Amino acid sequence: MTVLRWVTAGESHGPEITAILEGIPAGLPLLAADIDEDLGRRQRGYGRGARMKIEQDRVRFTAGVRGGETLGSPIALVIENRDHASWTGRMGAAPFDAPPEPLTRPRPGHADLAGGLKHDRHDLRDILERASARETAARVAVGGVCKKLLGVLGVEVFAHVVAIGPVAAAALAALTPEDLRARARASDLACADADAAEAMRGAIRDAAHRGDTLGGVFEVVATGVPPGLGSHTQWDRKLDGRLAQALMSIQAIKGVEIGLGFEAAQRPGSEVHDAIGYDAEARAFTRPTNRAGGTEGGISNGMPLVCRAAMKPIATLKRALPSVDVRSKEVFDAAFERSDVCAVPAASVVGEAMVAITLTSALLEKLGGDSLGEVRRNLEGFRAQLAQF
Ligand SMILES: Cc1cc2nc3c(=O)[nH]c(=O)nc-3n(C[C@H](O)[C@H](O)[C@H](O)COP(=O)(O)O)c2cc1C
Ligand SMILES: C=C(O[C@@H]1CC(C(=O)O)=C[C@@H](OP(=O)(O)O)[C@H]1O)C(=O)O
Repeated sequence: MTVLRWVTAGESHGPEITAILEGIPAGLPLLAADIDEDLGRRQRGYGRGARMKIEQDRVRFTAGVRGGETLGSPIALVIENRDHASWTGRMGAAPFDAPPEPLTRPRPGHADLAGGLKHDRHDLRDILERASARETAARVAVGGVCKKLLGVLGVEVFAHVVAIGPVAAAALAALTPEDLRARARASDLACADADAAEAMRGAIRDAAHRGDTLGGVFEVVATGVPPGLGSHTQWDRKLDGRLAQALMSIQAIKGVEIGLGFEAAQRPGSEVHDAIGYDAEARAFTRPTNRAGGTEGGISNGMPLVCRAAMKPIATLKRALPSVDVRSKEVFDAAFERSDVCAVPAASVVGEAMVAITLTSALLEKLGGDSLGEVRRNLEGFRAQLAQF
């Protein structure tokens, strides 16, 4: 069984963000440009703050890629933090060349206080730097490699915004893969329908004027997913559980749904489950509806995978909430750090990456293979088996 493993490292204002990805087969064509498009998408979106004007995220492969192809060895991906140039005094390896100003007033909704208590750090910057969603640049880079492999195998993953605060986009169930592709490529809330997008921008503008922030919901759809990924046999191998963990692990995500999600709890069974049919010509089982969102019993069922994630409003508020200084224990307003007002479009690109990584992991477990040719042959063999079922 091929095992996909990956980790990220790096502080938000340190010199670089790094990821190491192991388990990608040899022979996959891979260029930095394949990844950079998604890195750019993650940086855009109405509501992002000043930091995104400083950064110009580009990936550099420092291992595992040669002559535009993967080697089958661990792939190391590095993204520079341009903002580090203004932070060297505060972020250099100890001893600092300038004494750092400690951050001692934890911001509610961030890891500041919980992380300070856990690691016994009174300068909460020691926590904030790693908790920051700057880390999601590395996830998108890893996801970009996975999307490249999935693409070669006929699987496409798209994300789009479906709600900002109370403003929701129109029903999306009927979208074609072409619509989804166009929406996912759109850099901004154009990924929602035009009227909704304008209302969403207005809601973000209003929140910014009030010194407030907004969250929202995005949806990730994967097409071309073969049946049989994940497993019903063990709790930690269930595809729906793995997708939920992957999406929930994104900074500020507080809810995940697959298919009808929470709505399923309100409907009778006859309006939730998807009837089974058979197309003799295509030699494939069919489903007239996809309320399950592409998984049953923890296994992909061949229908498009549909996941949604709810993002809480950005925690750093201009009109800060009360907090307590961790040194003096006096009550103050929480510290304000330069911040986004709304980052749901950016988070949707991260969601796309996390779903792509999860699907790649499950696909390689199912198929095995140390070279792209071997993975392809194994997929063709499995598809032939399905046609004979
Ligand atoms: C793409 C993206 C950008 C974010 N930008 C900010 C930001 O500028 N300011 C902020 O306070 N939180 C931001 N967040 C959210 C925080 O990182 C997150 O709320 C915090 O790490 C606490 O994690 P938790 O909400 O999952 O508990 C962002 C999240 C994402 C996914
Ligand atoms: C740097 C990114 O997002 C950051 C995520 C973030 C947070 O608290 O999560 C806070 C902000 O950082 P800064 O204080 O440097 O402006 C965002 O800009 C990024 O997405 O690349």
